[in-house]
Amino acid sequence: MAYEMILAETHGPTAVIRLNRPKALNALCDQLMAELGEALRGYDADDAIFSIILTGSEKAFAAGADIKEMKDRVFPDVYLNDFIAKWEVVTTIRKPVIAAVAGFALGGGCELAMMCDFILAAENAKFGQPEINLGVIPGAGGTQRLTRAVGKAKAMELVLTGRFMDAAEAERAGLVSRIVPTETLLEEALKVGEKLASLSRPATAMAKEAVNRAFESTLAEGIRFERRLFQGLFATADQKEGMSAFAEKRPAQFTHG
Ligand SMILES: CC(C)=CC(=O)SCCNC(=O)CCNC(=O)[C@H](O)C(C)(C)COP(=O)(O)OP(=O)(O)OC[C@H]1O[C@@H](n2cnc3c(N)ncnc32)[C@H](O)[C@@H]1OP(=O)(O)O
Repeated sequence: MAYEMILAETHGPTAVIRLNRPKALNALCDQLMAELGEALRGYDADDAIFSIILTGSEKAFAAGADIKEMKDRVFPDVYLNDFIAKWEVVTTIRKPVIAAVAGFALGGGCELAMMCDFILAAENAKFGQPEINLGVIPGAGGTQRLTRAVGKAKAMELVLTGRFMDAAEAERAGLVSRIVPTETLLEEALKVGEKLASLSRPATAMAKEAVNRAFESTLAEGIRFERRLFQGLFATADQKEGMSAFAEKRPAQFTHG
């Protein structure tokens, strides 16, 4: 499939989707988001792929929704067409999706990164929700996901003032899983992809589902859900293989069944 605004390629078991509108700092226009959704769904359905890396350029992961494209839109249009709702496709992907963020991740760019399963940040990454400067508020989950990630005080300050935070602050606040040198960002993300490809697919999918459930349930419900998935894994060949391999002091060979 040929795309105009993203580059999609595979590195062994890992798919890499690169946002590719460099002149507009990867501003997220409708076409780019449609292409991204199609690529994500395609890789999710591809048995050869274990995980997906979403990245941008060294200057920008994405500087937000395309302001020039949306500036003249009117309420009946954005409301009736449920503007932005389609972006949630990212959260429907069952394989791990890693955001590898260098440069600006602002507004919808920050929100897109937060829809991924975790964020690896380059040293030069900058995160922010500057929509307030445009006379609007975040509309792709920023007020909700940022608040859950970094807590009310910091989320409120960033959303109300539009201040950017650098990678170090984002790591301290819990928004990113870790910081890596800017020039090795993709290499580090691909190492994570290799690790994920060596693991049991059912266990990986259930681990993702269980962690995500923590954001949508009470503690008691979440723990019950986790326990049921954990128990269910004893029906898989991979559980037998993983535990036997440990006991026999050899690497596990998972068959994903
Ligand atoms: C999802 C929802 C609901 C909302 C949103 O996401 S609203 C958008 C939130 N994002 C922003 O407000 C950030 C806007 N961009 C900037 O503030 C700056 O571009 C910057 C701080 C990220 C970088 O500044 P710098 O001086 O280095 O670069 P620029 O000359 O400003 O930009 C280069 C080039 O890219 C175009 N650009 C940048 N961001 C966007 C955007 N979000 N939408 C459309 N176009 C964007 C910018 O206009 C310029 O293009 P031209 O040279 O052709 O004007």
